[in-house]
Order: sequence, then structure tokens, then C-alpha cells
Amino acid sequence: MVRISPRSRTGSGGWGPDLRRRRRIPPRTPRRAEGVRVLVVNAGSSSLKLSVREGDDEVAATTIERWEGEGHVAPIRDFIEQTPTLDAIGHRVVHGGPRFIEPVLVDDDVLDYLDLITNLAPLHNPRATAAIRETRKLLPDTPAVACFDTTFHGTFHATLPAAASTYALPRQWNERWQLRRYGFHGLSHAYAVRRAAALGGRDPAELRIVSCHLGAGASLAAVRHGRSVDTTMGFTPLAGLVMVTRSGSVDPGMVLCLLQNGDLTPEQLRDVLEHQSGMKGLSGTSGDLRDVLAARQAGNRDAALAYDVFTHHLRREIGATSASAQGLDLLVVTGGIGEHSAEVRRDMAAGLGYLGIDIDQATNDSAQGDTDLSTPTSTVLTVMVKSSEEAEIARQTARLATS
Ligand SMILES: Nc1ncnc2c1ncn2[C@@H]1O[C@H](COP(=O)(O)OP(=O)(O)O)[C@@H](O)[C@H]1O
Ligand SMILES: CC(=O)OP(=O)(O)O
Ligand SMILES: [Mg+2]
Repeated sequence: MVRISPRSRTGSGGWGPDLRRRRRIPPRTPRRAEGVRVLVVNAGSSSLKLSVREGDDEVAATTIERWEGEGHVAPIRDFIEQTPTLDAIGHRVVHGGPRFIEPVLVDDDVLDYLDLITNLAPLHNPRATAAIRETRKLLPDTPAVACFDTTFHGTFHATLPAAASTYALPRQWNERWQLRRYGFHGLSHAYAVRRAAALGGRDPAELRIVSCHLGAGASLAAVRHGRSVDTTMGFTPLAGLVMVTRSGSVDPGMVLCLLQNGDLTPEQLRDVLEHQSGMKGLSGTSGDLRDVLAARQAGNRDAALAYDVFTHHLRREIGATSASAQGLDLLVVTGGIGEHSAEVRRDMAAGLGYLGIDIDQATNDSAQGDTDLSTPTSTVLTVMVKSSEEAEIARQTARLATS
């Protein structure tokens, strides 16, 4: 079982009710959210994205790609030095645990809780808390807001029906350890769904939607009546689709066999599943899709298989999530892979004609930025959206910092 930090303050093991209490937000002088200048810090698993936003406008931005280390605090410091006055800071925090179902103003208590749950998203949460600590140090008087990947439209994937969020484990375990499917990439899915529906001139509330966030981490969300009703990621962001370095879902029986017979410690196994698997593990390249495609092009069979396994699982899970949405009107594709790889989008769509998906190949090949890829006769609207977790974070931050 995932070892949750033993520093439980309740003595009950795991998160107790006192850790889930809601903090009261001190009243502030109301200001208009649109004019608020927000620094957005988005520490993804393979990139660091820093930007300053004012309303819907991006005032400044920098992205560091192929980034895996801890050295992000220094770029954040440099970026802040070049940035004029800020009204608020919005941080992307991947796991909010059972406590946070909406964005929250950061204080010591919030940081303590995030430290407690750090094992639940080991690739992400430690970087986010380090970034929060640094910005608090540099800008102690600027309100900081934590925005969670476990939230979707301010409600979290908590809108998942119990049948979709519940693991078939002993009920007492689920209760004691708050084991459930949390779901992630909620910030990206929320933005992409809203943007794609707007592009198609439709109201998301009336559509059955599958949103595909395909980046270094990848997950799908099924959305029905504007609510998240299923998602491929689970208790942690390790589950679901094959990813750049993560295995995605594997047979838990196999994991147990490896632990019992494979001469591996849980830490080694975790490292393999999080960092050495996915397209990286199969292809022998970095796992970055650009490297996988280049190796495949050069005749590397392992890279070809890695690509096939990735796209197979993508198609399979789109089938599964469209079943959860009870049909499909809108397919949204976003994230670093979704935005940049016409090949993945083509191979995804080619296997999904049975769902009514039909994309225009010329449009797909030349697509840059937000694009409707569907042919006029396609019954499903397929839209590529440039990912903007930043827009969602800025929106949530401005709202909370001015409330
Ligand atoms: N031009 C490109 N062609 C194909 N894949 C790309 C391209 N640019 C980025 N990618 C893929 O997108 C991934 C990064 O996705 P992104 O969503 O930006 O990262 P993160 O999940 O760290 O936020 C890379 O690992 C790579 O696989
Ligand atoms: C949740 C997650 O996997 O995030 P990322 O795609 O940034 O790694
Ligand atoms: Mg990302």
C-alpha cells in the first residue's frame, strides 16, 4: 500500500477529520478580479511554466522544458526579479488530498498539510511546496493561492459518481485511508473543455465530453452535464494511461509478485514505475515523444512498440471514458503531446471511427493553436486546444485573492 507520511496528527493513521477542517479566509477589501496581476507557477513533471497574467491576458511567460530536477527555485527567483508589482500568486498543486476541494489561500497550516500528503504525488507536490515556500520568502505580503489538479470547475473530480470513484477494497480501508479515485489535470481539463466548447459554439453543460490531457503526465476526463463523471488517473497520478516515464495502470498482482520475489524495495519499485517506465522504459529513449518518434523513424523497434502501446491505451481509454459519459459529442485534445503531435492525433482518431470521430487530415497536419479538427460530416466535434493550466490558475487565484 502507498505509505502515507506517518506524521499523522490524529493518531488514527492517515488523514483524520481534524486535518480536513476548513480554514476561514480572513475578509479582505473586495477588488475587481479582472485587473488582478497574478504570478502563476506551474511545476509539471517535465516542465516549469512561469507566467504573469492579468485577466485573460498573458503579460509575461517563460517555460523550461525537459526539466526534472529540483533547481526550479532559482528560475522562479529570477523571474520574480524581472516582474513588476504582483497582486497575487497562484501555484499549481497536483494533489490536494481529501481536504482541498477548492483553491485555498496558503498559510502555515496549509503548507503543513501539503507536506503530510507529499507521498501522494511524489513527482509534483514536493516541487510545488518548495515553490510556495520560495515565493512566500520573496513576496511575504502577496497572497498566495494553491490551485489543485484534483479540482474540476471548483468542485474537484469529487463530482465523480461513487461507482466511478470507489475502489473495490475493504470499506474500512477506503474510509480509514480515504482511498478513492481523486483524478488529476482538473485545471487543464476545466480550461480545455470550456475553450473547446466555446470554439464549437456550444454550451459544455449540454455535451457529452471526453477531454484528453496528453503531456508528460496524461489523463482523460469524462464530462457530462458539465461535471466530471470519470477519469483515468486514480488515487495518485501514476494510474491510467501510459505516460512519458510513468507506467500507468498495471496489474496490482504483478506489483505484489515483484515486491515478494523480485528482490526490490518499495522505493526502488516506485522509482521504476514513476521514472523508468512508460514510453521511456519501453523505448530506451528519454520517453519524450519527440525522441520516441525520432528513434522509431530511425528504425528502432522498441521505440515503435512504445508508441503503439501508448496509442493503444489512449484509444482504449477514450472508448471507456466515452462509455462513462454515455456517448460522445465533443473530444478535446490538449497537453504537450496533444498540441504538438499530429501523428498521435491521427492515430488516435483512426481507431475511433466507430464512435463517430472523423478528423480532417490536412487540418490536423497543419494545426497550430486552438483548432476544430473535425470534418463537416463528423458526428463528434474534435477540438485541439493549447493547454492553459495557467489561465485556470490565474482565474481561480484572482477570484480568491479578491474575495
Ligand atoms: N513538438 C513536439 N512533438 C511531439 N511531442 C512533444 C512536442 N513538444 C512536447 N512534446 C511532448 O509533450 C511533453 C510535455 O508536455 P507538457 O504538457 O508540456 O509537460 P508537463 O506535463 O511537464 O507539463 C513532452 O514530454 C513530449 O513528450
Ligand atoms: C498530474 C500530472 O501528471 O501532471 P503533469 O502532466 O504535469 O506531470
Ligand atoms: Mg503538465
